[in-house]
Order: sequence, then structure tokens, then C-alpha cells
Amino acid sequence: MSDYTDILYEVKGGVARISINRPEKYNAFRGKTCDELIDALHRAGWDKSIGVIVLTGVGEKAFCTGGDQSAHDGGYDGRGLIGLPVEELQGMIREVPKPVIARVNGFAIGGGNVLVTCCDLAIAADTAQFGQVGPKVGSVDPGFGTAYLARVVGEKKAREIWYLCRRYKAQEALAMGLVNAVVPMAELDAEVDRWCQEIMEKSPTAIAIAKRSFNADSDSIRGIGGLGMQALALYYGTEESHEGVKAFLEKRKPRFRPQSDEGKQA
Ligand SMILES: CC(C)(COP(=O)(O)OP(=O)(O)OC[C@H]1O[C@@H](n2cnc3c(N)ncnc32)[C@H](O)[C@@H]1OP(=O)(O)O)[C@@H](O)C(=O)NCCC(=O)NCCSC(=O)c1cc(O)c2ccccc2c1O
Repeated sequence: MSDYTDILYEVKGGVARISINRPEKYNAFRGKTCDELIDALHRAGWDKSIGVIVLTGVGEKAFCTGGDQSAHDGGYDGRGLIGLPVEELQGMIREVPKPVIARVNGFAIGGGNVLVTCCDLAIAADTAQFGQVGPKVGSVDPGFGTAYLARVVGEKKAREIWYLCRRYKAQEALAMGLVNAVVPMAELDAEVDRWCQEIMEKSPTAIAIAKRSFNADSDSIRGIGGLGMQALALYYGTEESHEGVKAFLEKRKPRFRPQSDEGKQA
């Protein structure tokens, strides 16, 4: 596969840049987007002339806002258990034997925030915003999105992020250890280039071994994700989950609970 429609793939000076190219959807991914990202990561990952992979989104609004809610109808539009091979995509970011840097140029929400979490490093524009929205829209990432996030930002913070679904500014993401650096938007590319060049000067084999050894310690989370995905496929068939998607598309608050007598108007 190389005729991509949902992503861009560019190589310059040993750096592969993979960009989600759906700015009209705030760079949300559908099934096809995930498949193209998996293919591009595989292509760059096993090309010996490439030392670093940069993952980003086209435009200045969004890095990625997760699953495309307009392609979600009790499941997404692609392959896999839930119609999005998202666990394969996250696995591929970890699998490629070179650093993947998230260049966060705007919103990193839902599955977009999970991509940032999974990347080896993350550099954000000062305008970027981060957060999980699953419990607001009838979804949850039950593997790297939850358990690995806790390793990155700590248990209490990860639970806050998932239970409250707040949005966090770039400086807050830096303080919690979700990103490595924050720079003004105009300096984002120069900063990312600097980090790539520093990595390119290092031994690729030493870096590959380092990456695999970091991964080994958290690889059991992949199993948790697989188990959770089975539960998620069932959850997507429920009214509760459908209500979350409908509410987002209708731009209203979801109604997940039956109204109690106290809440009813006389
Ligand atoms: C990104 C926002 C915070 C922006 O909010 P704002 O108020 O500034 O703007 P709007 O809300 O009006 O959005 C502008 C415009 O973009 C469209 N849009 C934004 N995000 C999406 C999206 N994800 N899908 C489709 N369309 C999107 C929006 O509809 C507007 O279009 P108009 O035509 O009306 O102008 C805010 O938009 C936001 O919170 N977006 C995220 C919404 C969301 O629900 N994301 C998906 C969550 S589920 C998920 O990502 C997911 C990830 C995983 O990794 C999983 C893993 C395993 C299992 C399941 C997973 C999963 O479900």
C-alpha cells in the first residue's frame, strides 16, 4: 500500500514524517486511516536509512481527535473487533525499532491522546490541548490508553484524566510528564528537527535495544488491551454507548442515567 488517502508520508534526512491528513475531521481516524498509519509505520520502521519517525496531524487545529465519530454507528467502519485496528496501530508504534516522536500541533483528544501516550517522545506546540473523552462519548481505551497512561503520568492523574474527561493545556501536559517539551507553534518544526538530529547522531542499534527494553516492562498491557477490547465490542452494542456518540454528534450533553424522581419536574 502506498497510495495513501488519509495520511501523508514524507522522508527527509533520515526522518520519516507521517501526518494524519483529515483536517476537516480534526484529524480523527477511521478504519482506513488506522490501516494506512500501520502500513506507513511498518514501511519507515524497517527502512535502515530512517532513524526517527515523526507522527503528526495536518494543519494547526488538531494532532488527532481519536475515532471518527461520524464513522461510528455502534462500532467503527473498519476491520478488527470494534471496526478500528487501533490496538494494532498502538502496537506498531511500540514495535518499530526506532523512536517515534509525536509532534503535537493542536488537540490530542481521545485516541489522539493515546497515540501521544504510546509514542516514545512528544513535543507540543503551546496551543496544544490534551484529554480523554471516552466516558463522555460511550467509549474507553482499556489497554495502553488507561494502564500505560498511568505509568506515564501516575495512577491518580490517569484516573482523573479518564473519570473527569477534562482538557489539559500543553504546560499542564509537560508538568505531568505526558510531553517532553513545549514550544511556541512557530518553533515546533525547528524543535522537532533538533531532537531528530540529536537522535540521528546516536547508535541505531543501541537505541533499538533501549526501546525494546523500555517496552518489555510494559508489554503485558497489550494483553489487558486485548481482553478489554472484547468487552468494548459488547459495550458498543448498548444503548448507553450509543447515547454517548449521539450526544457528541448532536452537540448536547449525554443522558446516561435514568432521571431519578427527585430530578423530575413536578
Ligand atoms: C477536539 C474538540 C475538543 C474540539 O472542540 P471544539 O468545541 O473546539 O470544536 P467542535 O467540537 O465543534 O469540533 C469541530 C469540528 O470537528 C469535528 N470533530 C472533532 N472531533 C471529531 C471526531 N473525533 N470525529 C468526528 N468529527 C470530529 C466536530 O464534529 C466539528 O465538526 P462540525 O462539522 O460540527 O464543525 C472536540 O471536538 C472533541 O472533543 N472531539 C473528540 C470527540 C471524540 O469523541 N473522539 C473520539 C473518542 S473515542 C476514541 O478516540 C477511541 C480511541 C481509542 O484509542 C480507542 C481504543 C480502543 C477502543 C476504543 C477507542 C476509542 O473509541
